[in-house]
Amino acid sequence: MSTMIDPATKIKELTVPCQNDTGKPSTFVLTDTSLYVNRPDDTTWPEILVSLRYVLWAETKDGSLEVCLLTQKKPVGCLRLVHISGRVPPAQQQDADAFAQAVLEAAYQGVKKHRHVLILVNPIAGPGKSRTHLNKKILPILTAARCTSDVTVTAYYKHAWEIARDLPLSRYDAIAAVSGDGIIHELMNGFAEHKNPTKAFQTPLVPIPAGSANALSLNLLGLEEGFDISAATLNVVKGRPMNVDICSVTQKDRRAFSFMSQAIGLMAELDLGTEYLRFMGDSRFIYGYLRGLVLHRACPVKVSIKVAQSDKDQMVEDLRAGEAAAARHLQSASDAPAVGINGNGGDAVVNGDSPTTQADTDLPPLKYSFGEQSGDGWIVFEKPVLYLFGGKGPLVARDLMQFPMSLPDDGYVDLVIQEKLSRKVMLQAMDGAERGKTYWMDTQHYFKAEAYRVEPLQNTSCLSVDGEEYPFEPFQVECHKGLATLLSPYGVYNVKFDVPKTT
Ligand SMILES: Nc1ncnc2c1ncn2[C@@H]1O[C@H](COP(=O)(O)OP(=O)(O)OP(=O)(O)O)[C@@H](O)[C@H]1O
Repeated sequence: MSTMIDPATKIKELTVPCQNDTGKPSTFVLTDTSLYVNRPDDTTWPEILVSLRYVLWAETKDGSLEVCLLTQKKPVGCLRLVHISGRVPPAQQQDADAFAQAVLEAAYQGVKKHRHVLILVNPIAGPGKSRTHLNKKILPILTAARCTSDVTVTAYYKHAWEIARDLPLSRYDAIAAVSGDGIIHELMNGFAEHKNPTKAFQTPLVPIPAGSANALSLNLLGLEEGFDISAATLNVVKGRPMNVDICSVTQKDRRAFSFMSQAIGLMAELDLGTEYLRFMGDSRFIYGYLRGLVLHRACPVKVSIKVAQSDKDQMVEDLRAGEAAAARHLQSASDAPAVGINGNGGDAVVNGDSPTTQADTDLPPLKYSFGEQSGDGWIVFEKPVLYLFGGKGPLVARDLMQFPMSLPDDGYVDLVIQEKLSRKVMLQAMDGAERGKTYWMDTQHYFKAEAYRVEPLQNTSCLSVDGEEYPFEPFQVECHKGLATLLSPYGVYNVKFDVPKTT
């Protein structure tokens, strides 16, 4: 056996002779966490060792053993789909059947097989490669994993919104969006208008990163895999439902939902002001930041905040505790059999368009009606700011970990208020921003908030909600604990904050 495997972890092994008599035999080893394949005669993939998470399928059919998996050619690089198949001699048929069965069960521990997925493809997202990704990577992986899908190419602005609003709830195990974060924003807001909004929000959403920032994908999969179409498709196949908070954003009598961010000042301008540079991918945000540095504008606002926590050291402690709790939860979920809430072997299917109850039809009521906020637990911040940024999920782009303390369902929106800085400090702040280094800056005020209200004092900026433009006028944000559902491989954001405090 290969030195790559610890013999103590071995569960099953299968060695089958090569089809031509001169070749060497192939060896397959299942361990408690991985699959090892050794096929010395294969010139492209002679030796593969992958975690069971990357195994898409294993079966014997018509006298052949077939294994499909994702792996990398180099330690750092995109995942690639590999089909392995070979004939099994009749005398070994039973062993091969048992081996394939054991691999399949281990690979889908606690996860339902054969998911049925709705794929929405935004043809104009980011650099415009969504259709290519669909045909070259996404559909082949779903087919290899024996998943089925319906595909809709979005044809106009808010098409995804309408699809979510009218979605038959029993039809799909998940909705995958081959897009940027804009389509996820539309889906969430469509769910809010569904006749069963609370149930609609239980439909798991999965981003497949074809936009510019792809922040949600980065947060779910991490910096290494967050831009990898294959890794995101694997999340469609095997991710586990993870509840996430979303926020109501109210302006006068309009109520919208935000799953990711609300920004005014520099951070809104660098996003909305560079839409015409979509072809640049996420480099447009760096350009936008540098342009903001040259303009050097403040954004005068009054901010009222219902603060849950503002002590930075305490927030780091709470983050660690939250991550540990999520890891324990994930472990118990993978030990459990894949029985869904219907008891039908579906891990994610919601209960369909069954008769609704009062709780299903109602969105969570707003605790704070639109207007001046003061009193118990509310504080006021009234200084010119460079930007204000509220949100869920640590990374807002590959180069900026704006909310390092964010947890998926702690019930709080993280709110950052950045005081105006000199141009020199603005430039210095870029160093380490992707690791969340700005968190420790004294001029960066960080709150865990139940709610907040912003009143612009001059009409000089813009408001971005999940990267979409909203009217630049007073708005209120209120967080709803665990209302929406995403698929996640880890049960927590896969982004680590490891910047020590500097005194
Ligand atoms: N066929 C279409 N024609 C015009 N607009 C569309 C079409 N399909 C979707 N859209 C709109 O495209 C907008 C941008 O979507 P998306 O977020 O997927 O891409 P992006 O903005 O390039 O990525 P990111 O949000 O990561 O920056 C959405 O507002 C959506 O309504």
